[in-house]
Amino acid sequence: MHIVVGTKNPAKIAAVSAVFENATVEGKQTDSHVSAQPFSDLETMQGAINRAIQCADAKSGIIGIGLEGGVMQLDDKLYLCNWGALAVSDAEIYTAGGDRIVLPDEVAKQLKPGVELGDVMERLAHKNDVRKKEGAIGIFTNERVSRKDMFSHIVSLLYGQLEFHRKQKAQH
Ligand SMILES: O=P(O)(O)OP(=O)(O)OP(=O)(O)OC[C@H]1O[C@@H](n2cnc3c(O)ncnc32)[C@H](O)[C@@H]1O
Ligand SMILES: [Mg+2]
Repeated sequence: MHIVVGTKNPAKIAAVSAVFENATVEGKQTDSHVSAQPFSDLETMQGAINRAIQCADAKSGIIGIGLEGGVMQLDDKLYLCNWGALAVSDAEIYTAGGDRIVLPDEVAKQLKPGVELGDVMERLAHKNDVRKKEGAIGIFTNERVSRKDMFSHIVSLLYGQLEFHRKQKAQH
């Protein structure tokens, strides 16, 4: 199996390698075609789909995966949200949503168009490259759940759906 992940972010690539253990996994720069900091479930999911399709498009037989982080409003709070998409072609796409946790008000109020959560997190945690390591989710969960763990779960949800679909097809 040949998997292409639409990113150069090592946390996302490691999340895919952890699930597709015996596959070739490579990271490729893609354009999410949504804002750098998506602000809804829909926009975050669309970013993941756009990345996955660009990866699958490259060559037939390739499985494309897109993983996208964003934030979404629920009631009067802002939550982290995460989405993934797996594309076999632009006609066969699986999607899955991941963990959500509430963002502290002091972080939420700094997020406006043009400001990325990753940058706010670096200032707050006095650390570099938070987005490539534990992520915001790692910091706010005392590192019980890292960004890689969280995206791995999404990748399992995606792969499982593909397997289910292939089994169904083989039976008919
Ligand atoms: O190179 P790419 O693949 O774009 O990697 P990225 O780290 O920018 O990842 P996203 O575009 O998917 O993330 C959107 C924003 O959310 C930030 N972010 C950081 N940690 C996050 C987390 O745990 N969950 C969701 N978003 C997070 C991230 O830094 C970006 O500002
Ligand atoms: Mg990004």
